[in-house]
Amino acid sequence: MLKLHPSIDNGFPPASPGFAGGTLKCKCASNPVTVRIGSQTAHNHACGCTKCWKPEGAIFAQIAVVGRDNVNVTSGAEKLQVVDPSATIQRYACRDCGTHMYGRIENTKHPFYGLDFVHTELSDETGWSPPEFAAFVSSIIESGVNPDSMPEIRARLTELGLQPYDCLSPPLMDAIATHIAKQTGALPA
Ligand SMILES: N[C@@H](CCC(=O)N[C@@H](CS)C(=O)NCC(=O)O)C(=O)O
Ligand SMILES: [Zn+2]
Ligand SMILES: [Zn+2]
Repeated sequence: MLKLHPSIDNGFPPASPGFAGGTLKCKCASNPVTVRIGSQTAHNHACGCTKCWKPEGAIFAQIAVVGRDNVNVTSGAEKLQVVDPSATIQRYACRDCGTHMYGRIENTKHPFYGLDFVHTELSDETGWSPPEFAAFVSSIIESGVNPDSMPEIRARLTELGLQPYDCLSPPLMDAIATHIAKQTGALPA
């Protein structure tokens, strides 16, 4: 059976009503980094890009957003380092196990400023918002996936209810374009 991501391959439960967050933990057996997320997440999705952290053996990441005020490092902060300081999303990874604990946008003009990116499978709690679509699907080739496998992979994503896109989903792409048009003056602010 084709393996995409351990939290996706067997299907996924719906979000629990009233779910209000949980604690993400890195893969270190001792002194793990922990990050408390103080609310439900939104826009959870599979991401095939090379920059998003993937669990061992996965060809996709699973990633959601949450307001930055609801993200607090609760232990191991000294082990966190930014993977690529030049990237739009500053991904904070554990220097010992490599797990990305959260990604943050510091550019206040960015359409997604105020939202952090998190991998909710790093939490033991259940009830998180499930993935809704698959983004940057063609990008998995950049990680070494055989291009000939793409029809099968897109078919499997569709079967799981995750519409495959090669960028973000149309509503998110529209939100980005609207934000930019308001900044440039092409649309009224
Ligand atoms: N094809 C590229 C796509 C990278 C990309 O644009 N990733 C998206 C989805 S996470 C993004 O918003 N990146 C911003 C960033 O990494 O800072 C790759 O796979 O590396
Ligand atoms: Zn770690
Ligand atoms: Zn990504």
